Amino acid sequence: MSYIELHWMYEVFFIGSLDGLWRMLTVPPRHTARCLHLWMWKHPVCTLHRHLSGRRWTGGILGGRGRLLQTLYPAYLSQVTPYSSKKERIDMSEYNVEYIRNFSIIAHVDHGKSTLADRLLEITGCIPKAASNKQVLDKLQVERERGITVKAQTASLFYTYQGKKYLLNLIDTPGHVDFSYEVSRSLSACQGVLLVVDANEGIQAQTVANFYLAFEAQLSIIPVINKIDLKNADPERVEKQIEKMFDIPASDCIRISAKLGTNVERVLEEVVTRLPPPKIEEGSPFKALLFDSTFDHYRGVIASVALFGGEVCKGNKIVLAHSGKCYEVNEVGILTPEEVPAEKLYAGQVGYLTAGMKDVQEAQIGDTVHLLKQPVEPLPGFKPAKPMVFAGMFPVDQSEYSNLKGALEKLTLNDSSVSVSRDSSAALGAGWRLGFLGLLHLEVFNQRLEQEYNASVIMTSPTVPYKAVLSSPKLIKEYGEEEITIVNPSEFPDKSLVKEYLEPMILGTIISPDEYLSKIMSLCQTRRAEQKSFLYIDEHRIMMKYLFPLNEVVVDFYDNLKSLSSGYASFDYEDAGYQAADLVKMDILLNGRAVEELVTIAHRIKPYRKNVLAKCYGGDITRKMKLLKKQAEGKKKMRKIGNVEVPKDAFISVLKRQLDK
Ligand SMILES: Nc1nc2c(ncn2[C@@H]2O[C@H](COP(=O)(O)OP(=O)(O)OP(=O)(O)O)[C@@H](O)[C@H]2O)c(=O)[nH]1
Repeated sequence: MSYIELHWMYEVFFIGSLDGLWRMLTVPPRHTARCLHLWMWKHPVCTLHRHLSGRRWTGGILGGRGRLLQTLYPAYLSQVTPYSSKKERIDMSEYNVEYIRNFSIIAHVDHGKSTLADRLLEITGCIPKAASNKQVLDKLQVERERGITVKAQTASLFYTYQGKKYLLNLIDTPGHVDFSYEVSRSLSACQGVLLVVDANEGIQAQTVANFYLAFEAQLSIIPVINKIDLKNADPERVEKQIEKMFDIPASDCIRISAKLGTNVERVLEEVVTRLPPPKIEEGSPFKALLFDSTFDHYRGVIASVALFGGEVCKGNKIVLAHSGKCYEVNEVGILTPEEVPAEKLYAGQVGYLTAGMKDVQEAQIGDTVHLLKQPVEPLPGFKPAKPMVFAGMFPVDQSEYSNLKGALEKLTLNDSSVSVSRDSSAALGAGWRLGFLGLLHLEVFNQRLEQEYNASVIMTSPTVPYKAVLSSPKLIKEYGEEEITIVNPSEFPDKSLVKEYLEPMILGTIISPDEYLSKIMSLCQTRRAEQKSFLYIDEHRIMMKYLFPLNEVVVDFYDNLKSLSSGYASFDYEDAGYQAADLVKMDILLNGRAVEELVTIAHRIKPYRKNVLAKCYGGDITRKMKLLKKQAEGKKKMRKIGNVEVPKDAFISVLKRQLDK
């Protein structure tokens, strides 16, 4: 595929639902949308940006065919106007480094990051006031449905303070533990953070985790206490918690209501006055950190970059330090959050560049970009994304293999944290083994495949990456190393070949009101957890740290913790290496036949107590399958294994353990 630069752009106003439009453009054509769809593919829309009103999209269309499109499909397009025959480029030279602030908003899930980001965009005029109730930075459909941020987005805000024009680059971050990789990625491009804490809920597990990510990155931290409009808001209590836990004086906290806009203007003032400008290398040639990337079908990778030195513009030959590959820059610009092309980007600024990179794997997150023949000392890299949960993925029908392959390729183009390798099984045919950051990440990925690519898949049981230390020199020679990682339970080596098995561990942080203490402790005990610390963060709230086997928390620990604490306990975890464990391979029989796809690794001492699987062992599992079948709404496609029909979600549902209460 070649990557083209468009000289003719059209603004296209689509009428109707955005999802409808998205379907028209991405899934096989249906009834009335068919012609438009085919037209679009033949005369491709180069870029599509959702506008803030929610009903308007901008599409760049090849050549002068926009009006033809309007004549043909008036029902879909209200207006087609030439965008610009020569793209206007913004001049960024007036934003000297001392007037730039690069910052991020970090918080526990639902504490109001995206709402605050929207208010900041409104105040600075990036979006019309109350343009939409929906959050602007949460662009993916799955994000809107689940109310969580999955992919970090960047927005440049222009703000005048005491007569001086400032450029504030805001990087939105996801709050869920699975996506902490995205958080640390975003933070590397920043000098400061707004640490948002809900005035009612107070400090939660991810507030602590995010605080330490920012603290370790030596960023300036401004605590923002949000939702002060709530009836039960208790900002004083939260300020005391912040003082005790993070050693930040209560007087440094800003109390706001992001929803109502109360005191949000002050947040901008504090960003300007309390956060430092970016540190740049004076006199250095172009040197930038590549901190995020998305993929555009026609232009290739759109790389988000933070410039630590020099400048970059169209036509420059650049090199990615990690891969050593060379590219020619096609376009540079800033995100507002729409793309705005710029003449040049300068040291200290944050923006995007396109250079015909063909996939996100080429544009490694954390890589340093420099000019050809002007090498620089590479910036310290990022922690690479480490898959924590693996699962097999197979098409419901083998005839859908190549469609699914295409969909997977497109989706992983935008999500470099998913690892993909080919897999096959006797019952399910050819498929893939995918590695995810966590179970939510897996579910979100699955949902995106269905929603955005209309793909129907079977996921096998999620598993964590175990290790085995091999005993025989012959095997070690065969594998090329003594310690092997097992991401597919059916490849679990027999005990006779192994010196010892190792399982991945995590250090979990739980914050909860103390009334749930005993229930939480007994839940942790059933998960083979070892308590490491215990602390009262105020009169009624406790923070506990436990060492867990990852396998014990990865599937449903969080759900159980939430339900036994009526939603008040929060949880976050970090990698804690590997530990020796007595592991066995457990087969599941479906009508007397072992199903390779349901093989799991279990701890020998207490295999799956209180576990729906234990009860369903052998013939019983068909009962569970029938139950699931009944629950499945509509006519979901079934997969025949032996003589049993299995709903496509059954593999994942069957592994969702429930507490026997
Ligand atoms: N009452 C009140 N509600 C708020 C305020 N700010 C945010 N909310 C609500 O809190 C919920 C979560 O807000 P979000 O902005 O989506 O939270 P978030 O931190 O971005 O969540 P993630 O994207 O999942 O990390 C939404 O229902 C908001 O409307 C506030 O100041 N007051």
